[in-house]
Amino acid sequence: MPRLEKSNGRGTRRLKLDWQFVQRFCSIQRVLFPSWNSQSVLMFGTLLVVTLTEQMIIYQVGVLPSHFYNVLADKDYAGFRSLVGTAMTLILINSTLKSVDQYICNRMYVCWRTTLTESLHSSYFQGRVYYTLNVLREDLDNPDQRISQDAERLCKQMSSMASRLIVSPFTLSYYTYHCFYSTGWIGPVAIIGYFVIGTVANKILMSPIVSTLFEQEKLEGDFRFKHMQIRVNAESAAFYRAGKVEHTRTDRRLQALIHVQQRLITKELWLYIGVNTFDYLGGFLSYIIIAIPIFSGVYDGLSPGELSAVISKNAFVCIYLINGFTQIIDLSTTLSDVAGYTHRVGELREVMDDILRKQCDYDPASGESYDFDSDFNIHAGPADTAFILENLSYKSPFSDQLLVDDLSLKICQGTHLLVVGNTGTGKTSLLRVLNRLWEAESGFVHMTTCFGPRGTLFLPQKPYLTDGTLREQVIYPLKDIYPASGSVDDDRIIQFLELAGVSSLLRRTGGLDEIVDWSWYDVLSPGEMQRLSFARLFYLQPKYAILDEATSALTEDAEAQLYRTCKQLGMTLVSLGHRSSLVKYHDIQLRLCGEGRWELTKIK
Ligand SMILES: Nc1ncnc2c1ncn2[C@@H]1O[C@H](COP(=O)(O)OP(=O)(O)OP(=O)(O)O)[C@@H](O)[C@H]1O
Repeated sequence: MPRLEKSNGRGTRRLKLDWQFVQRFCSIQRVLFPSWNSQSVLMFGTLLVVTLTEQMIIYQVGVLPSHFYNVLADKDYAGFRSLVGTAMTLILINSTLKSVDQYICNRMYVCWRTTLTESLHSSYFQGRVYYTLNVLREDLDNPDQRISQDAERLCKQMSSMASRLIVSPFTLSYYTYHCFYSTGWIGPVAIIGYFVIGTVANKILMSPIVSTLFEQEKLEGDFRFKHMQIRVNAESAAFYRAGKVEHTRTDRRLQALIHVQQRLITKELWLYIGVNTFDYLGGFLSYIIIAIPIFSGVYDGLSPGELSAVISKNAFVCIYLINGFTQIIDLSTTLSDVAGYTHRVGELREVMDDILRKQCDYDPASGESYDFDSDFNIHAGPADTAFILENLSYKSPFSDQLLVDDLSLKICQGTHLLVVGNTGTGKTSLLRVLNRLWEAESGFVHMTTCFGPRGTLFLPQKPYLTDGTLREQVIYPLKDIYPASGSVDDDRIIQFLELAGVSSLLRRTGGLDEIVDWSWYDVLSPGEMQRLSFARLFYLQPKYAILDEATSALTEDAEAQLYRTCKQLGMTLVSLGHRSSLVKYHDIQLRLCGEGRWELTKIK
């Protein structure tokens, strides 16, 4: 079964629209806009041009009523006809530009999502970050949800804000100038003052929303995780007839999520009240501003027709300027979402960077990292040795009790080692330390071969089956897929499937490269999974094979045949297991006795 890691119920910190948000936001922007000639920058530039042109057309459309007042007051029929023609053309251009603006925003969203998710993936799959993050780090909930959902929502919300934000400095300056020209200093000062009050009020209302949204996304992740757990373990749960208990537990997670969602909605109510009040007050404010020059006698010399045209034009300028500011205030709800998602994605990036820094699993100079078939961090040593353990002590994470104390051992070619011991004495943990998944408490592990066909291959206790064709199962974790047919590799794969006793899979899948629409975990028995893992081992033919209870679901006869084949293929074996039948395939035995004690004996 694929390992389903625990979802942690950690408390939510107070996350706000603060300096930390600004830092995280800027660091994400550096990912989205990596260089001046990147796709995002080009799209952003195009969006700016489109929205500016749109604004120019909107201005022309906005002053049309004032022209209409003029021609209607003068009963100018020819002027009226030409004005109708101009209006139709402007409206057509405007709607086309609006659609193009939306189109670019959508394209930008897809581009940002790709860039951000790929950047998160490259950290997540760097070295063993995905393991540490999911198994050993307690301080970060649901990394899967942050990568697949939160990053997507962040990009969606940012793209929905983009076109309004990008153009606002231009429209606001332009209409402020016009407003000043029409109404004197009183207009712009009143509108800017009104905007400052609106922003401060909304900032106060937004802060509690950010931390609640963060919490809601965490609970969304927990809820989805529960469903995933049932999906992956449906058969085991069904054997227990565990429908009722799973129902209660899943409902409990839903209730926790709904509770926070309701809190979020209540907090948003206050923000909506604030936003709507400022919207309506804005509409009202424009008439006050227009009234000032009228009542102070600035337009006393104008005829009623001219005065209507002036009022119409001034009203448009003031309303548009106020509208520009209220649109920014309207973005408060989107901005609070952006802040919540920024904190979730930003925190994930920081934790991954921290893991990478501490583990030093990557050499930026050579590009080498902790990976399959990589020579990264391999110590020089005798050619016939895979591991040298010197005074090694280790314990499990979150525990003070040593599992093994002061162990010195060499794993050499041709000397097959069996590791035995009671449950929980640290057999698999020894492999975790050898594989560098866990740090040693003290002492050293020198690895003198790499992971992969040229060195060591681990078969974990729970067989790992990837998604994909039968060929991809066998060659895993090699990346390259050989040509679909006529490959010389086919015969080798078929031969190894036969040797592992799973040639029947060829018939079931219909061929090595047939795409299967089932989950391998659902259709293979545990024994078949173990046999398929051996087919993989035979195919990769490493010098050293480390087998963690790799034959526990098989008969002793099958075990004998698989061990014989491994030895015929020249592999040195390190086995972990409880079965006494394993002893005869090994030369030395390491017994872990618990509380740090161990014994190393020769097998006669
Ligand atoms: N990710 C983890 N976090 C904390 N403790 C862990 C973790 N993985 C294992 N442990 C603990 O470390 C101890 C040793 O585990 P290990 O898997 O090495 O046992 P084992 O000897 O292989 O047992 P078995 O024979 O059942 O496979 C156990 O007490 C286990 O609960």
